[in-house]
Amino acid sequence: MFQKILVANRGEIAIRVMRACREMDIKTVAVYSDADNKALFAMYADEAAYVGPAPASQSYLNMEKIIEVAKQTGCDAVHPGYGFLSENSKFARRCAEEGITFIGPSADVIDKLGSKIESRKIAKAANIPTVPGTEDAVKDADEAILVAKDIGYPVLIKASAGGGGIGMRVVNSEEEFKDALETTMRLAGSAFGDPSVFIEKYILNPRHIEIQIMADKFGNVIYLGDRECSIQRRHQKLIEEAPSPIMTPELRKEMGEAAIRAAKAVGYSNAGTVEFIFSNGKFYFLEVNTRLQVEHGITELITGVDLVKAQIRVAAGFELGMTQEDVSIRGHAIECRINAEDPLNDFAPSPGKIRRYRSSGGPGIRVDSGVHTGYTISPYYDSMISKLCAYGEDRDEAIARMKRALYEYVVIGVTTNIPFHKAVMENEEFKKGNLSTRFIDDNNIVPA
Ligand SMILES: Nc1ncc2cc(-c3cccc4ccccc34)c(N3CC[C@@H](N)C3)nc2n1
Ligand SMILES: [Ca+2]
Repeated sequence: MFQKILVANRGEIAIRVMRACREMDIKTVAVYSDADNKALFAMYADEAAYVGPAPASQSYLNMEKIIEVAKQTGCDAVHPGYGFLSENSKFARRCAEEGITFIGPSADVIDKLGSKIESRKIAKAANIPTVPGTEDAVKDADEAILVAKDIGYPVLIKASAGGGGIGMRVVNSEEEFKDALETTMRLAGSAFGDPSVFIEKYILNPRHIEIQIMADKFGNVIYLGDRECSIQRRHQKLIEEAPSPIMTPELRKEMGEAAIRAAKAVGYSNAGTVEFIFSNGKFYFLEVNTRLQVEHGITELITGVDLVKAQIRVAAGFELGMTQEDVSIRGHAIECRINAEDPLNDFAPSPGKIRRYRSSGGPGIRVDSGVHTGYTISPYYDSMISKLCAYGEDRDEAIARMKRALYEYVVIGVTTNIPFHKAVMENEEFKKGNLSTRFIDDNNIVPA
């Protein structure tokens, strides 16, 4: 087992990883930038090292500096968290070269699944339902127009190296196609350094459902239930829940086993999430996220599995230690992302100093946060204050607890989206579980 782990991240996820390490008697090293030199997370570690100026490119994305700190402090492994270097195969390779274990899948697997075109091929070969579309990257507009005609408009042009909705363009008719293709290829080239794009039929207002997987280095893979992530705005998730309100044991088994097939096909190890869209009773493969996700906590709440400890164990070469039969789902969990943003001003970020802070608590409430009274939300990073999770025996109890927790939450000094979350918890469609990726557009949510 590792003796010391460098946590290559900041804020709530850095604290989350340090907590798991503390419980496993593993020492931790925090890395921090100028903007974080008084931040809470650094105090949860056994050691802390300065890695550079506030801009992420000069600190949390500074691979060589982070690897240098790992070596200087004698770390056996690095946990990347989410965002930053968590899906950067070059970083994973550099760690391996230095004999430092990257807590995540191998660099090759990150590369393979980082290509949506490659991922679709893997999914198809593994008998996973994929959205009708092109096999390979689009070579020229004419060929693409034929495919689009065949699958029927509207279609989506997607950047193969894209993620989180960036480099995705809806095309409603043949006339728009050519310049939509050029624009998307140009954007993909400049944003991801890879202009390859492919086409898919655009599935209108689907649900966004994902499956959590965990795999060891011996080919054992299990799925740990599902999460519904439909309530999002401009591809930023706001509210997630586990299980999905529409999940049935049969559907969960079908999606879970599909996710396992994809993982086994590429030799996956560690935590991962297989993303699907769901519409008219059918699910379709989208992509695989080769990292631990922000919303992992709601899966932990309904399965009782500590996903970060499992990541560390399998990265250290231990077997999963549990079989699919050992996984059981109990109750319902909801996560609200509490952000320093103003829902009445188009969710514009509202950084600044938190003058008074008191998070919610009590039965069924979990708060993962990196802030405190007197903390200044930095404009350099995301504006997340915390992840507020509510667990209940069933969805109604989870909603009731979330509502209570939202009314208890005290954040004075910055504007937050708490009023938005309160309004959703009281929204009739939400309470009925009638969700889709158009939920916010379709339901005029007036922040309470
Ligand atoms: N063929 C096809 N049809 C509908 C889709 C719907 C989404 C989607 C998923 C989740 C939220 C969305 C919000 C607005 C628009 C689209 C979405 C989607 N995503 C969004 C980002 C990435 N995870 C893939 N791919 C789609 N693909
Ligand atoms: Ca993704």
